[in-house]
Amino acid sequence: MIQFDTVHKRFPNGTTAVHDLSLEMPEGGVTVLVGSSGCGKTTTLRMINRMVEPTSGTIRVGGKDVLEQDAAELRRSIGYVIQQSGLFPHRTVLDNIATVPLLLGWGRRKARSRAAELLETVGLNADAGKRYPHQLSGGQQQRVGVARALAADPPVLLMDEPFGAVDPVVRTQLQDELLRLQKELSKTIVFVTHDIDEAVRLGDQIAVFRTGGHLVQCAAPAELLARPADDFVADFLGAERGLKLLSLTTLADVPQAAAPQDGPWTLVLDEARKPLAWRSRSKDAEVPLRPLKDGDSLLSALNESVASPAGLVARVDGDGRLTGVTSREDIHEHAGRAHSAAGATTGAGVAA
Ligand SMILES: Nc1ncnc2c1ncn2[C@@H]1O[C@H](COP(=O)(O)OP(=O)(O)OP(=O)(O)O)[C@@H](O)[C@H]1O
Repeated sequence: MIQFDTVHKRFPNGTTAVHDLSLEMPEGGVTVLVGSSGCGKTTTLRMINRMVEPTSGTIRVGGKDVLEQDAAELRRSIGYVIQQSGLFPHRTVLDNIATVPLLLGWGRRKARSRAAELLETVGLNADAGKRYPHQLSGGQQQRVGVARALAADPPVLLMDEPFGAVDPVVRTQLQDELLRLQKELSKTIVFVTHDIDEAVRLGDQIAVFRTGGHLVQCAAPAELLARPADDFVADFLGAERGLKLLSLTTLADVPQAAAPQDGPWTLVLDEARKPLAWRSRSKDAEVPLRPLKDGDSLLSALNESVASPAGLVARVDGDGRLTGVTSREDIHEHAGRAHSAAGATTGAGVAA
């Protein structure tokens, strides 16, 4: 959907922000750009909608060279979300969301009804539409920013640190929301972040840049974590990259056994067979637990198994009812396998 072909950007002051970048961003996928401060991520993003013009090279969106399109028209056809939401302070939330449809000449009624629909899509109630941006929390403002970018249903969404200014809990909620929306909408998303965990969570592919605007590696998260191209990428991913890889693998394939009926620790269940705690044989200790579903990650399972006095994790179905238990050893073994599998993946992951 978006192709960079040897794109170079040198600002008039002599700074090279992007160095001969060749990169493909597939249709319906999320490409995350990461790297240290000043490595050219924002410049790369802004060249897609011509807020910055490349010095040389070609950028195509949907097969068309962006430089051959009218800049204003191009910008209206691409959603753009930035940190601090960038909302107009003197317009209501609903009017903010309706901005692009109005520019496209939709007519006030249709634009506002589309805006109201989008408020709901991003998880806000109708009342929020009547307020002004400063009357919303930071997280709510970011949701409005996303709604505004989606208003004209553009195929491409550019997101520059959209969740950078909110606390970690709200950030996780906004990420969940984006993943849910993306399942429905399948936009081609280019997402800039400093946060490698966010990149691993959201990206179908992650492009790692280093200073001077050099792309070092572009690969799917699992491949990047298992096989960083060089020390720079490895350092950037951090010492826990092995554990991060486990956050990408689910518990579904790890076997379960029947819960122990006797032994030093047994499970306490409620009347609906939902596990509540581990109880010691002498019944003088109960340790709370977090039951896990098949869709939970191996990282959560490893975490829970370390905390479990029985060395077992309780597994439940979609309704939270006990289905069995899994041992710490089985989780370890599958964690090892997840590593070898990701490490063995071959593919054109390395650039430059
Ligand atoms: N208009 C400009 N004129 C001159 N230099 C610029 C301009 N915009 C950006 N730069 C420089 O280009 C380089 C890349 O900037 P860019 O904003 O793309 O980096 P970034 O990776 O997004 O950084 P950050 O993570 O800090 O936002 C930096 O050295 C920056 O100072």
